[in-house]
Amino acid sequence: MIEVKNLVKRYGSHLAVDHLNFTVESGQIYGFLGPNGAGKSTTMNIMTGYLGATEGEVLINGHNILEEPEAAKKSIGYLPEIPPLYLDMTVKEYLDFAAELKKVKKKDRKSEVDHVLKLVKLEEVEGRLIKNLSKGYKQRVGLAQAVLGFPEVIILDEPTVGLDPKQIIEIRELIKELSKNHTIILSSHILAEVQAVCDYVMIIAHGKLVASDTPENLERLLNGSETIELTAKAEETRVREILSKIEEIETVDYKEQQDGTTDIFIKTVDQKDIREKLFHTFAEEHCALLKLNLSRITLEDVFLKLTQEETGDPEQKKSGFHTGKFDSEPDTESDIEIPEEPSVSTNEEGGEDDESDL
Ligand SMILES: Nc1ncnc2c1ncn2[C@@H]1O[C@H](COP(=O)(O)OP(=O)(O)OP(=O)(O)O)[C@@H](O)[C@H]1O
Repeated sequence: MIEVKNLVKRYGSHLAVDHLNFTVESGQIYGFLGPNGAGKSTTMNIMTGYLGATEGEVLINGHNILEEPEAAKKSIGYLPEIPPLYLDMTVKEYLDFAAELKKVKKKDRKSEVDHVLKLVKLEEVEGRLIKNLSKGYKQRVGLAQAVLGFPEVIILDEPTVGLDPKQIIEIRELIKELSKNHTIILSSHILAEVQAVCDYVMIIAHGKLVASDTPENLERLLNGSETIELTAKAEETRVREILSKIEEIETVDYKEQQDGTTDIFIKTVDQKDIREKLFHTFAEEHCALLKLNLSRITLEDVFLKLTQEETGDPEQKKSGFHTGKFDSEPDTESDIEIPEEPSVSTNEEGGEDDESDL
């Protein structure tokens, strides 16, 4: 359905997209995940024909987005990071106008706009000026514009950025609803968002695709992803003696603590769960275990590992990562929020204006 082939984008000497290749098949929600400055918006802007590529091509249902833009764009609806809204229009006026620009047939326009207003739950504000709407509702208007014409694919650049937790949940629900009839590609720098919404994740860092798979498979990506973590009330030499009795251990790391305890990290042959055996062995040796648990690598770990490697871009170094709770995310344990930088124009110097191309 969408083929991205060997895509390269240079801004002067800066390589923003570095030989990207991927294919999008119909009927799934794809998540484009990466830190600020990774190249997500640039890639999306190229895929939707907003921006030209330095090298490579994008085919939408076999149509090259630059050579046959009209045929290619028929299959895509796009919500850019900053929705191209006309603030002095009412919601309905704007959607009528967007339908016209998208060449929806005159006789179908009214019914289509009404349908989209209902789908995106905007009916009660259809007569309001866009400038008087909350950010969440403005985002819905942007989404409605992307859905107009009922394209096969809807591309959403950071659709929940800047929304409050309730609005985030509503937009996510809307995206899931839309995915029943459309293929969705969304970008996000928030891992939990991608995990909550997407069937397939593409992790992008420094303009390169560093991994792509289902969220579950990505978690299994790194070999030996399960570790048994123990804390024993004994010094390292004593712990080594005890563990020498257990054959299933493949590797073990020790961290002796000042209070006389030792933290132990065990990987076993074939990921065997030997917690029970460890418990009995330490008990027989009269050595108390203060902790014993199985630790699985999370998608968060995979994301951090993949995106922090090979950092060459000062902008990405500057933006940094931090894990922990994202303020506006109410219900997730493993969010990664990378602070936003001042917004960067994704247009080339002298390139098209956002609003000229709904
Ligand atoms: N018009 C431009 N001129 C020069 N450099 C640009 C331009 N647009 C983007 N860049 C640079 O290209 C890189 C990729 O930017 P891009 O906006 O695609 O990243 P992103 O992953 O979408 O990040 P964000 O989430 O911050 O939008 C960044 O280093 C950015 O500063």
